[in-house]
Amino acid sequence: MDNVPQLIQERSAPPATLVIFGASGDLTRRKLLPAVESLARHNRLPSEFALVGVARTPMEDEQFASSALTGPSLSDKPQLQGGIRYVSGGYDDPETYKRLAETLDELDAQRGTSGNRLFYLSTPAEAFEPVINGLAGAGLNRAREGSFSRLVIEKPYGRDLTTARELDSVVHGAFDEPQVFRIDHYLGKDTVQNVLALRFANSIFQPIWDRSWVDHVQITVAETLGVGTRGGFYEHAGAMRDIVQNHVLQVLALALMEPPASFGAEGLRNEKAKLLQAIRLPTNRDIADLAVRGQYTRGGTRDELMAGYREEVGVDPLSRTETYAAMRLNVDNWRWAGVPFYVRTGKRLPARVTEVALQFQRPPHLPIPANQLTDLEADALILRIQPNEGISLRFGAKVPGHSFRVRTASMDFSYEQTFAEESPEAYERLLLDALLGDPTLFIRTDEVEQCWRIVDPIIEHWENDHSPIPTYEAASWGPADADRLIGRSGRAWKNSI
Ligand SMILES: NC(=O)C1=CN([C@@H]2O[C@H](COP(=O)(O)OP(=O)(O)OC[C@H]3O[C@@H](n4cnc5c(N)ncnc54)[C@H](OP(=O)(O)O)[C@@H]3O)[C@@H](O)[C@H]2O)C=CC1
Ligand SMILES: O=C1O[C@H](COP(=O)(O)O)[C@@H](O)[C@H](O)[C@H]1O
Repeated sequence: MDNVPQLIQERSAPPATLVIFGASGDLTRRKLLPAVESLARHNRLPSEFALVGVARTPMEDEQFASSALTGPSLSDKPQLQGGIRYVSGGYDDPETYKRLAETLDELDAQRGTSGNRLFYLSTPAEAFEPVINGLAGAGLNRAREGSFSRLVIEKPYGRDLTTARELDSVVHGAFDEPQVFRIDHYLGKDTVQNVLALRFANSIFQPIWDRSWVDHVQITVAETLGVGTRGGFYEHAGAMRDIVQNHVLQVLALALMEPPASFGAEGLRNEKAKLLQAIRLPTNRDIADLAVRGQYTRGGTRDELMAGYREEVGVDPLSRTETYAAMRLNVDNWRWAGVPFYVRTGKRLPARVTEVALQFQRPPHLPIPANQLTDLEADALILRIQPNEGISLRFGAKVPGHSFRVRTASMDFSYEQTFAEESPEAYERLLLDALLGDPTLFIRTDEVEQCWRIVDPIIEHWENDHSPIPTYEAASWGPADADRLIGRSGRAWKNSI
């Protein structure tokens, strides 16, 4: 199996200790601990495995082990019994790292974790630098001969291109690039990986996947949730930094890139980086026509009235942070020249839906009278990332009867109905990949930079624009400006509920 890329192999993880910084936080409780629990339940953890949580909040080992939002205490799992520790301390206090190093040595001796360490930074970005420096100060950035020391860093990676580069120089001051795993959990979703399967494991789609056939593409990441308890974080991020810079552009890159020669980490990431480089930047003159933002106000139904963004906990009552962003992008390469790509994301929209929709050109000539085609939409291929994971092909079909009426019909593939196998949670997949040292589904530094290059001018334009921020009612499909953005070319958003 030497030449088979790691991405497509069934693998088992080597002995290791997973160390989570920010272990008292939201992501740890909601995603990381449940992912560890599920890996244990599916026997995907090595028998020699240990878990250490680090944060300032005082906690006992057992309290940490039982802090996952779903499921029983992790220490109920036979593979994890006696292998869970919690170290409390400040992120910039050398004592924290001394105690951490002692705990890790102890676990190596007791559980045979072989000196392999995966450090997961699940803190707000302010703590990344002190943690990296703390690890380096205690020598934990360097593994013993034959072992590994790896760093997983949560998103967003920097606030813009400059700070992403600054963070990279902090990271590279302590860790070499092959030790670094920049996470974007969308890449861990089976349905996002299925974009690769659909495009490159079949021959029927490739010939129509270009400017000759595709009229335009829409990528939607719509959430029904508001900012919940994360208002403080979101105020400094906004939709563009939180979702577009990472999830949306990663999905777009996979959907539009050239076929890689293999699914090896470098082959795949080279193609994504090339695609991102080909995205044209808006100029100051056209930026207002190409990018739209919005903020949700109070809305919903009488039964479920939802607060406006400015009323959420941790949010400035005069906040100008966008909770919705939409853009029209162009990709300047041979395959996509002239095809518009419309992307959008928002919180408090009417449906939770993430999808990529390729809309095809209308036939050059229709030998059917227009009055028989009133219910015929353009052909489309819709990749549903979540929920109702699957793919739909939308096309025109003759309505049974004596006339020749043609209306839109669709062929649907559903993951749930087709496969008996269970999809792993994205974080489960990515934790395992990082333990295995497979960087394929993690973001390389040049991709991060390209993504900031694309969104920075728009964020800067918005920050310098002091006119009132456009609004949309909670549970509506975003600000009116977004309809104008796409409507200018005679097209319309595909709003699925
Ligand atoms: N939550 C989510 O759904 C997602 C989160 N992320 C990213 O994951 C990381 C963690 O997110 P999340 O768990 O929501 O974050 P939290 O705000 O819950 O913070 C995690 C922990 O970090 C510590 N902490 C909080 N603020 C600071 C600070 N200013 N300086 C140092 N430590 C601090 C706290 O622990 P203590 O006080 O005990 O030290 C806290 O429990 C972030 O980088 C976020 O952007 C990415 C995708 C989704
Ligand atoms: O990274 C983030 O993603 C979630 C959405 O993730 P999903 O897997 O539920 O689609 C988003 O709610 C959050 O604001 C953002 O930080």
